[in-house]
Amino acid sequence: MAAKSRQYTASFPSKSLVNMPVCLAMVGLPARGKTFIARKLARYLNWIGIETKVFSSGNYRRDLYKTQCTHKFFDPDNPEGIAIREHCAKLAMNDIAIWLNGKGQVAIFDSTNGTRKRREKVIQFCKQNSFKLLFIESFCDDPSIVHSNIMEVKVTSPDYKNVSPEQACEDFKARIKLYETQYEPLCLTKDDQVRFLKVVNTGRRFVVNRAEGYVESKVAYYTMNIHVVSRSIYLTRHGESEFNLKGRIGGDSDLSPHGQKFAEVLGEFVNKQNLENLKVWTSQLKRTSQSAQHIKASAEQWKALNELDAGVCDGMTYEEIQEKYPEDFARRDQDKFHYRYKRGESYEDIVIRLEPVIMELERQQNVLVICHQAIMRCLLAYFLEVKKEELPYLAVPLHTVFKLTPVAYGCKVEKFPLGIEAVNTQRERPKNV
Ligand SMILES: O=c1[nH]cnc2c1c(-c1ccc(Br)cc1)cn2-c1ccccc1
Ligand SMILES: O=P(O)(O)OC[C@H]1O[C@](O)(CO)[C@@H](O)[C@@H]1O
Repeated sequence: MAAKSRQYTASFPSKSLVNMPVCLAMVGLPARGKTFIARKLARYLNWIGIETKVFSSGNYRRDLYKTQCTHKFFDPDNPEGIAIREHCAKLAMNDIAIWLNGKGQVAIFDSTNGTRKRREKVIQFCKQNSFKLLFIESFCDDPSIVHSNIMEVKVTSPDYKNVSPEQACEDFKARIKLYETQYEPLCLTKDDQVRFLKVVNTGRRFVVNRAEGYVESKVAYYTMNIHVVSRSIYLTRHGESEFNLKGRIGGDSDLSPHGQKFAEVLGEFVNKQNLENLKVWTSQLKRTSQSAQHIKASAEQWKALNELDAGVCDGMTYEEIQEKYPEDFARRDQDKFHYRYKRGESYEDIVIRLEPVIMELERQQNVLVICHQAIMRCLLAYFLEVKKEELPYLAVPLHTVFKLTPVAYGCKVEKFPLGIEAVNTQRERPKNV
């Protein structure tokens, strides 16, 4: 099916830069983090505005072949297993074609793609559809990492319902052994014509071969920054400010008395966590650095963490904005993510200026970010895969610390209201919009 010509609106830089649909095809033995990378990449690309979807061959198999599979299903001498897996790959590629010929810009094919024969089929499929293709291999020969993967995400898979974790782990290791007999890793000599990114042992080493283009460079850069070291990211807004008390947006006001009390309690809360080499990040606005003053760690200021710039409305109350700019005010609630204040910013603008912060958060370990309402919503949306329609209405109350801990393919969220009174700055989406 030839790719139909794609007209992009120039509304967002990445759309015009993703000049052709891109297929990212994972490569790797089972329990090498292919799904981890695929889903994390999709979350990142969607967050920066590149429409991305993951197509997992394991899910197609489980949908098609209802029976629970032991390792025997994956025996290369099992013709039924081979046929079903080939059929699932075809179904996945059909759906990838529908996605990329529709609104999709990137498709991630999450499958072992472990032999040159299979990868050649993916190459031909992309050639026929004029999709750019980049293979992403996760190569891992560290048994402890493979074992923790199996125990963390495989033993609870639908394949092992009502099976003990020990039995599931043993069966999964037998499945891996069967794949190993056929597995042909990507290598620079035999695959020098193939576009691929090879990650070795969760990023200790990278090989990049013939990768080119906007999406591919983003993908390579992102995978070079992520890690699996366990840590937590703490997100909180500044303490209540004098402007919050008056219902005024923006500005650079001091903390209110309640806000100062919050800063003290935040200091106690953070110091008692005894987090090793905790990094504390604030914006350049007074209310965030004042909120950090009782924490026993040096705070680093990021301009990128400054609150959304309300432009001509800075310092106004919502009532005053509705009075002075009624049409703008109404328009904001019709599309709050894309709405940009006159001489100010939109949430979409905030996401782009927060990309370097997200990239640095991926690189770091324990970090506390003291920021603002719109900023915190954008950061939370990245970690929790919140859609852009909901993002600007996320509830992020003052004086509440959100603790995010990466687990398996997602993020555990714990909320800690620190018990200090504060005004409510949340404006709900009007019913009639
Ligand atoms: O290379 C692996 N081998 C086995 N497992 C792995 C990985 C990676 C991984 C791979 C590449 C990069 Br860049 C970052 C992490 C993540 N994981 C993982 C571990 C536990 C749960 C879910 C996923
Ligand atoms: O997008 P919303 O809901 O107006 O929230 C962003 C506003 O929240 C505040 O941080 C506090 O009201 C303002 O400075 C900012 O304009």
